[in-house]
Formats: sequence, C-alpha cells, structure tokens
Amino acid sequence: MNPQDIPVIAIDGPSGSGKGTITQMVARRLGYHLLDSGALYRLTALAAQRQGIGIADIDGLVRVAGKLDVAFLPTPPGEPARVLMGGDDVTADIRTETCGENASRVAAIQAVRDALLQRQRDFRQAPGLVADGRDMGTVIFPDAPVKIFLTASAEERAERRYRQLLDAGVDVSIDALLEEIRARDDRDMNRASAPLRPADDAQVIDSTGLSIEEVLEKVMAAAGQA
Ligand SMILES: Nc1ncnc2c1ncn2[C@@H]1O[C@H](COP(=O)(O)OP(=O)(O)O)[C@@H](O)[C@H]1O
Ligand SMILES: Nc1ccn([C@H]2C[C@H](O)[C@@H](COP(=O)(O)OP(=O)(O)O)O2)c(=O)n1
Repeated sequence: MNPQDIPVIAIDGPSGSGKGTITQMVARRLGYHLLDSGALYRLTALAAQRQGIGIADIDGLVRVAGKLDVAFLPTPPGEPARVLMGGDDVTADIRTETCGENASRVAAIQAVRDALLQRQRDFRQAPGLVADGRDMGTVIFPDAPVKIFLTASAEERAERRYRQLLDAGVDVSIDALLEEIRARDDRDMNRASAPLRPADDAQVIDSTGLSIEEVLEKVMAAAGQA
C-alpha cells in the first residue's frame, strides 16, 4: 500500500488539551498505530541532557535526534506507553515538567525538527495512524484526511496537569503550572519553525468543560467514525 493511501488522523494542540489521552483512545477504537511525536522531542532533550549536550550545541542536538534508540511498548488501556531509550525504561523521566520545558526549547530548532521528520512519517503504516503533536496536520502529514486541533483554556489545562501530578504524588503549585503552560504555549506558538497553529483544514475542538468521553465522541464524529 502507498503511504499516501494510509489514513492519518492528526491531532494537534497545546499542552494539557487532552491530545495524548484522546489519541490513545481513538487508536485503540480503530485499531490504528499511534505516534506520540512529543515523546521524540522529550527523548531528544533527555538524551542530550544525559550526554552533557547544551541547547547551544546544535550539531550535538541534531546528532542525538538522528540517533535516538527508542522503543514504544504497548500497555493496558489508560496507561501511557512504556518508553525505552537504549534499553532503559525512561517512561517517567520524559514526563516531568522540566523535560517538557527542555523539549519545547529543543523543538524550536529547525535542524532538530528536520532530523526527526522521516522517523515520524515512517509511523504511517496500515491500517492507519493517529498522530499527536504540534505540527502533525501542518508539516508532518499535510495530506492527512482528518485534522483535529484540540484546545482548552490555559486555566483548565493547568488544573488538569495539577490533578495529574497530584495523582502521581508530585506536589506543585497550580499558579506555577499555569505560568509554565503560558510560557510553553508562547514558545510553541511563536517560534519560526513549525509553530503550533491549526492547519487551514483542521476542525477545532475546544474541550473546556467537556469530559474525556464527550471529547472522544466529538473527535470520532469529526473523523467520520461516529
Ligand atoms: N476533557 C478532559 N477533561 C478532564 N481531564 C482531561 C480531559 N482530557 C484530558 N484530561 C486529563 O488531563 C491531563 C492531560 O491530558 P493529556 O492527554 O496528557 O494532554 P496533552 O497530551 O494534550 O498534554 C491528563 O491527566 C488527562 O487525564
Ligand atoms: N510535534 C511536536 C510535538 C511536540 N513538540 C514540542 C513542543 C512541546 O512543548 C514539547 C513536548 O510535547 P508534548 O506533546 O510531549 O507535551 P504535552 O504533553 O502537550 O505537554 O515538544 C513539538 O514542537 N512538535
């Protein structure tokens, strides 16, 4: 099958809008593959940090991104995929707020994005792909037949993160989280390379005040799978 004939559902949006949760549920319902593109930027940031490569060392970062040795292992429904880097389980390490912040900085570098481009397109395999990120519909899969831009107010996204971190036993201030979310939105939306924005042909879904089930039904309907 030609890669262009394999359906892609692109789900883009800001941090905490529910992309990861919804992507997993849609992939499971349809029996599609899943691409968590943010994990690739998080892994690049983590590997660089572990190798002592700073944000100014663009050649070093590109080398790290090009050589990522990563495996995504399936987990029971509702649990995030297990992520192995060089055989080490880094599932928890890549989910910290610091790693998200570092990923956002690394992701602003065009040469790093270029180094990860083909690896992302290679996830397009039969019977289909649900892809979660910032530029799935605009840059990586511009021909995706279904593009969703999932958003929610910054306050609600901070509240969701707060609960998620509390559940994981991490005590944080909600005000600090809101500030971090705003700073990350600002960087992701205003960078020169592949800024976060809805594709012209994306369907925008605002999940503020909606339950996960309600959002899932809206996304399935938008994908023509209701
Ligand atoms: N519609 C929703 N209502 C309430 N909580 C939600 C909703 N969507 C997602 N969440 C919760 O918000 C947190 C962040 O969701 P996640 O899917 O990781 O977002 P993203 O991938 O966009 O950063 C998770 O704890 C998730 O369970
Ligand atoms: N396709 C993508 C995915 C993520 N990024 C960058 C920007 C984000 O702030 C970081 C982390 O992304 P990730 O989706 O894992 O973060 P959230 O779960 O939404 O908080 O990576 C990107 O530039 N392009």
